Amino acid sequence: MTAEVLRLESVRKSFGSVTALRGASLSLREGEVVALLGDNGAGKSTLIKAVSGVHPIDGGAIYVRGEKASIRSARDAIDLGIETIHQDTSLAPDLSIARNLFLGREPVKLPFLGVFAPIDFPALRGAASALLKRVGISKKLDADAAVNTLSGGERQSIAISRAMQFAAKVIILDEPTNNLGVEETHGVLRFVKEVRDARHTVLFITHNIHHVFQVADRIVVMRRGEIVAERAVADTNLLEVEALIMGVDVSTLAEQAKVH
Ligand SMILES: Nc1ncnc2c1ncn2[C@@H]1O[C@H](COP(=O)(O)OP(=O)(O)OP(=O)(O)O)[C@@H](O)[C@H]1O
Repeated sequence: MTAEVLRLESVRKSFGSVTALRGASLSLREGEVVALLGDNGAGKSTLIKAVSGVHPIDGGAIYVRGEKASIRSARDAIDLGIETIHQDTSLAPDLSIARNLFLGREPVKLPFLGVFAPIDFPALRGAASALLKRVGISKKLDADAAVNTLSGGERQSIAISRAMQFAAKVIILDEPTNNLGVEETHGVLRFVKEVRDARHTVLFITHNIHHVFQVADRIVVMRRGEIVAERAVADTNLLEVEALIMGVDVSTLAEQAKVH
């Protein structure tokens, strides 16, 4: 059994009178890809925002590698090795791929000048090219190209590469294939598998159940602010997953499918 990297225990979060998380519990292990599923309003975004420090939790506990963690900000999460890539990705579109891969952590000349130290561009370019090569996208992309010249899928790959570069143990993806074309979607899904092969843990939200079967090891289903089911992907099927999301019996769903 591989090591547990992240555990949520009875996590609660409310927004005024709306309870978004009412005791959600979840465990992620090293090197697995877990899909977080659920209908609109089930609490998926709130759960990942709790882990990424956007919405600090009201109750329950989060453990990172067995230690109880206090995640009150995005910085806390990153320092604990948890990187979240939101749908709009957090890339700076006018800057180069190289700058984006190292944003805020670029190699500098004269480091004693602190925040005024000039960026060491040859070193930055070299490190960026090495990273693109390591993650297998160097043939397609030039480190000097501006991010606004890239497709949505390529942008996702750059955002994920950045998370890998800084040794994030847990990479959280919020609908990583949303708005992408077929080929780009396959590129991102392939990339997720490579990230797993490098022993990172991936938690991704998706509304596309087909993608789950292509890339995830395990599914976790949320309804009304709770995790209501977990399955190994190898032990389930499309119909069962749909039934779990909707909160109905598989037989009911199968009957409905016959009628329509
Ligand atoms: N910032 C907020 N302020 C108030 N209510 C919120 C806020 N964020 C989420 N909620 C509420 O919390 C509940 C869970 O929302 P959440 O966005 O986590 O669901 P979701 O599963 O991600 O849905 P979707 O798939 O539609 O994105 C919903 O009732 C939502 O309206």
